[in-house]
Amino acid sequence: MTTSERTADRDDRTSAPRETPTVRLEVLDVTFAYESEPVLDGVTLEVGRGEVLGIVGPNGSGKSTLLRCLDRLLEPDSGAVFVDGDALDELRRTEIARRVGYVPQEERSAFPATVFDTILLGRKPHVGWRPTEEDRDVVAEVIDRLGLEAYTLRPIDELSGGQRQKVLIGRALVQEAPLLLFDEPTSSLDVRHQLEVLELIREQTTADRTAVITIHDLNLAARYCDRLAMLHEGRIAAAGDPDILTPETIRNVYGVDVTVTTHNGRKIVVPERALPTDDHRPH
Ligand SMILES: Nc1ncnc2c1ncn2[C@@H]1O[C@H](COP(=O)(O)OP(=O)(O)OP(=O)(O)O)[C@@H](O)[C@H]1O
Repeated sequence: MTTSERTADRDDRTSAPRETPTVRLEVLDVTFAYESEPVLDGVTLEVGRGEVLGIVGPNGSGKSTLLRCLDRLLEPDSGAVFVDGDALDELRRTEIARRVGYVPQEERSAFPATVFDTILLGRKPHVGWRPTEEDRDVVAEVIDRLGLEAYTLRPIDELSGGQRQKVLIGRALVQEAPLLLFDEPTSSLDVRHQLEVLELIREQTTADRTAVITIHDLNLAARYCDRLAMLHEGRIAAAGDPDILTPETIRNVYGVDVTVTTHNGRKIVVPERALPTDDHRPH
């Protein structure tokens, strides 16, 4: 089906009684440029309820930019993003905040709040003029789950990079949005905390929650994501289950020779050598 046929099909569907969609997130032919620099070029993908989608791809391929388009922090130049069948550009900011939680890689504030208050901010879409006991309990539970109890009342600028990253993850979790977007959630974490955070993301991705993460480690991506989308120069080079991680695809996209094996039913990608730039002719 072409894009225009799909859009027409969607228009037909909007007039019919709404069923609970199994597709949580649909990205349709999204294009984006920073001023004159084109970054995303016709990105189309779908993520179901209860799925974790991993967006992989080389530095600068557009992963973070795509994620920001999914939370409407950036407005695509063309194309559309639908969450549970509703176009994001037709939703108010408060409604988007109820549906989509976004975890940036890093965030600096001129007036750093404590860990508790920063995470409590994630309850904003649910809170009236003042947080309730229940809001505070939800926050305390997430702090516990992230192992941050000892830092509850510390200003976040006194934490390590990895601890701050966990706080931002906590803030998105208490938001209880059905779609969670994580921009490199493991980038500042040691191997133990990488596994803990990815386990937590998996655990939080229940039948009624969907997660999209950007991630560089292909082995962790294969292990924790149901599906992968590989970006290359702003286009989807491959998408599907972790079987898309083939030596050929990785060579074309990253310019690296790898061996791909399986261990306990899991894909293992072993980098062998970076190809000289002249040998690497991306498609
Ligand atoms: N605010 C910005 N203004 C102008 N150009 C930007 C901006 N942010 C990113 N870019 C450019 O857009 C391109 C894609 O960047 P993006 O951060 O989306 O890539 P990425 O795949 O997430 O990279 P990385 O893996 O290094 O985090 C890059 O060429 C980058 O220089």
